[in-house]
Amino acid sequence: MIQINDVVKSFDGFRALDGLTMKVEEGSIYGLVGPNGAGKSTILRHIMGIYRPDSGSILVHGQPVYENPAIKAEMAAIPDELYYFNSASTRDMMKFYRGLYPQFDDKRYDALREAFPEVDENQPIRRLSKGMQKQSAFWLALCCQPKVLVLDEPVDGLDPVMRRQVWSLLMGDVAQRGTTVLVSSHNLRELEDVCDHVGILSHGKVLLERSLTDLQDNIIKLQLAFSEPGLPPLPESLNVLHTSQIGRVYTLIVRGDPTQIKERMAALNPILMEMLPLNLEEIFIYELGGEDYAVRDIVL
Ligand SMILES: Nc1ncnc2c1ncn2[C@@H]1O[C@H](COP(=O)(O)OP(=O)(O)OP(=O)(O)O)[C@@H](O)[C@H]1O
Repeated sequence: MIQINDVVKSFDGFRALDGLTMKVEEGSIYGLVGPNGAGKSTILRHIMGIYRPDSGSILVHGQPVYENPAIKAEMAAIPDELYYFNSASTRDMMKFYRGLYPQFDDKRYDALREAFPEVDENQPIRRLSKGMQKQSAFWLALCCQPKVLVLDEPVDGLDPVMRRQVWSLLMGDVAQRGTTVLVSSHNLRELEDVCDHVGILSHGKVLLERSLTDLQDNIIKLQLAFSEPGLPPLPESLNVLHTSQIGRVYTLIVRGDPTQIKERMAALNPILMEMLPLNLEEIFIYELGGEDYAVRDIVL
């Protein structure tokens, strides 16, 4: 588990992290989403033990991560700027990581060659294309068999086929080994299908942290039409987040238990009542609705 409490980090007087608190449960895939400059890479670098916070704590499996080699040996990362020795090939880096990670799996390295057929393991990594470099990084990280995997914008630069491939390998690890995955992205859509928890980061703070099941079970979109024009008075107990109208048809986003909401709306005798699925993007827009920060930046 990763537990981050009230972390503050300033660079030259600028607060990049401003009291950031979040919790990543063991064996979950946690998506950290936020606009450019929100602080995603900065918090991930703290979690990897590269930065020391000005204040607050960062605990991985209950222990502070900074200058803690035992905890770091259980963690692997794919940072936004990939790390490899100047002229090292994927194979050279494999030997390096094998020395660093006691649980490094040689058999897996051989098996994953098939998953990344385009990567020439003997080529210096710096001569590979950006996408190939990412593939090489995934190949190596998966062989380290970490308990915690930290990924900063991991699929940036990968083509759609390779994105699917990489997510499927990651989800396999989560299912089989209980790996905890923390992944950042500025694109909510990218994470929608893979994460079970999502945190929204803005201006160095986590604004909202939810499990996807909680989110999806607690908010619904209904399309309604009534025999009389207009919308009848709605029960006050309904927590309506948004209403829109096209002709006689109203679309309502309502927070609460879906079954109860439908029962209450049905009591108003609509001539049409249909429940529509909400995607993650919509849920976050309505959850964050009252706030005026760059919600669009977060979800577009
Ligand atoms: N080493 C540093 N020195 C000075 N300022 C920094 C440093 N690292 C980050 N910052 C500042 O902290 C803020 C957060 O940066 P960070 O890279 O964490 O954002 P991000 O959410 O990862 O953004 P992006 O999506 O653009 O990668 C930015 O305003 C950035 O300029």
